[in-house]
Amino acid sequence: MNLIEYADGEMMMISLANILAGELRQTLQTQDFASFAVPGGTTPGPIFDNLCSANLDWARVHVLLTDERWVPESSDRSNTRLVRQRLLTDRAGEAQYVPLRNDAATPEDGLPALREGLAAVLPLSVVLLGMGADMHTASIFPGADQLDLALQGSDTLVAMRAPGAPEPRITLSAHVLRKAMNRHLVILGRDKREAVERAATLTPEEAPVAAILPGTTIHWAE
Ligand SMILES: O=C(O)[C@H](O)[C@@H](O)[C@H](O)[C@H](O)COP(=O)(O)O
Repeated sequence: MNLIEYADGEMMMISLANILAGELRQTLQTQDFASFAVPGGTTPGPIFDNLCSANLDWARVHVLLTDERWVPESSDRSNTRLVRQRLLTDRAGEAQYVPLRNDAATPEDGLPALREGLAAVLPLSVVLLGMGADMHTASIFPGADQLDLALQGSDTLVAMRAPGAPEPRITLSAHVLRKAMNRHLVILGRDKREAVERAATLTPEEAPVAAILPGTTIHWAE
């Protein structure tokens, strides 16, 4: 396992923001555009706060989520809301946002149009992922209705309903995540460290994060 251990959470958030900005800059040296996928949830906010002022050509960066909860942007469960408030501000306000949610009533209905927008920015240049203590990553949850499709299918986006997720979700598939040029997983706390170590010994069906661990740099602080 490729794991970087940091002295504390604050150091990790600053260092990781620098690493991500460096990878985006490097991508922009050889490509017209870079695509950058980020998680929602409670962990990444401070990374976004550090990253949004990074000196890079944000106008050539496509920002998207690794997964979205099917709730309106006015909900405090909305990952889009988090990204708009904490990442797409300051210099990063120039970036182009690729939504994983639209006005369709369900993620299943919304999928076809969203897949088209996503196709234009693949393969992903840089991906940052989060992980839950139940070893889900993005919204690829253990026990989810479309787990096989998300882990083994060639679809890029999958609609998901899972016992561990309070609302329907939409998620990038393992297929898309594995094709990313640079991939990072950020986790905070003892529980998640133990969970990721355990995941490395399990199958992706038991521990979905296991599907993307090879080639991923894990960033951890207590
Ligand atoms: O929308 C989401 O919930 C996420 O993208 C999800 O995969 C998240 O990264 C993990 O659940 C960790 O969440 P926390 O950072 O809140 O622990």
